[in-house]
Amino acid sequence: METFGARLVAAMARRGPLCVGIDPHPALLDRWGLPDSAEGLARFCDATVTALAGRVAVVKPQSAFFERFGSRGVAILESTIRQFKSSETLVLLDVKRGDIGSTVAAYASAYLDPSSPLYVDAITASPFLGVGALAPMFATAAAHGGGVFVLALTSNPEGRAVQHARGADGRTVAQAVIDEISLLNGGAEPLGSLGLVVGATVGRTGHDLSRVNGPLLAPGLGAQGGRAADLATVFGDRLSAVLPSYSREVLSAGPEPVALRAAAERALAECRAALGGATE
Ligand SMILES: O=C(O)c1cc(=O)[nH]c(=O)n1[C@@H]1O[C@H](COP(=O)(O)O)[C@@H](O)[C@H]1O
Repeated sequence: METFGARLVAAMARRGPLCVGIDPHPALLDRWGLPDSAEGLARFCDATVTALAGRVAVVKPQSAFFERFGSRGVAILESTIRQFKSSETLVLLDVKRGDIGSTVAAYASAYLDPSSPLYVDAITASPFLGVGALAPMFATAAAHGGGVFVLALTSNPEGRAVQHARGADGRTVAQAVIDEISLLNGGAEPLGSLGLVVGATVGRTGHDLSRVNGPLLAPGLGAQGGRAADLATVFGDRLSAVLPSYSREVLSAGPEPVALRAAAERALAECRAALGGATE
């Protein structure tokens, strides 16, 4: 069984280093001339599938924008996931889960077990109940070739107060998360399956990412003010592992699939230039 790390490296080599976030904000539905309803959501997702399936390496649906429509929204999420997966675009579901270990195991079976209707390639996770509490999620991911992206240095300004706080050993909370994930990815080839989330907006923070040996998801590009050119400042010599992620910047080009695709291609070209071909 191929690991998520290996599948991601292959997808990025084939389609380029880009993740497009599927965030159907009410404002975007309106801008696309769609109703703020499950029907509008379904049409929004159809357009993104037509534009992006089989064309980008990774898509990242944001679960909350689907859950707001209850079971109908979740059914649309399931169908959207299936369509992207069958086009060999990897699906990273943004759910930011984290809980006590026994409950984390249930979240893991909801998203990372192939028998689940919401089965995806990878999910986002929050480490603030302790990285160790995520162990059942890491185990399920490993058992089925899935991945987990753990929040480390988030793109929002409020994250700093928690993530830059220092523990008794002098390390920041973020560095402790980075170090624990680095240990778990040790020795994996070509890349570990446990990723970290480091916002493109965080600037030069002095955190050491050199031993992560896993993918580095970089949200915050576009709408939050991050630019592809900032990636070098944030990631230094780890650029080859960076997966840049844009949601509103690309989605606001819709609803025409051709225009959406062109926006994704523009974002990819900027990322390739900024990453210096590091992932090719
Ligand atoms: O885990 C994430 O994806 C994430 C982490 C983070 O630090 N910052 C962040 O913006 N995100 C997500 O990335 C997306 C960013 O959307 P845009 O600002 O529209 O590109 C949203 O779905 C956020 O929830």
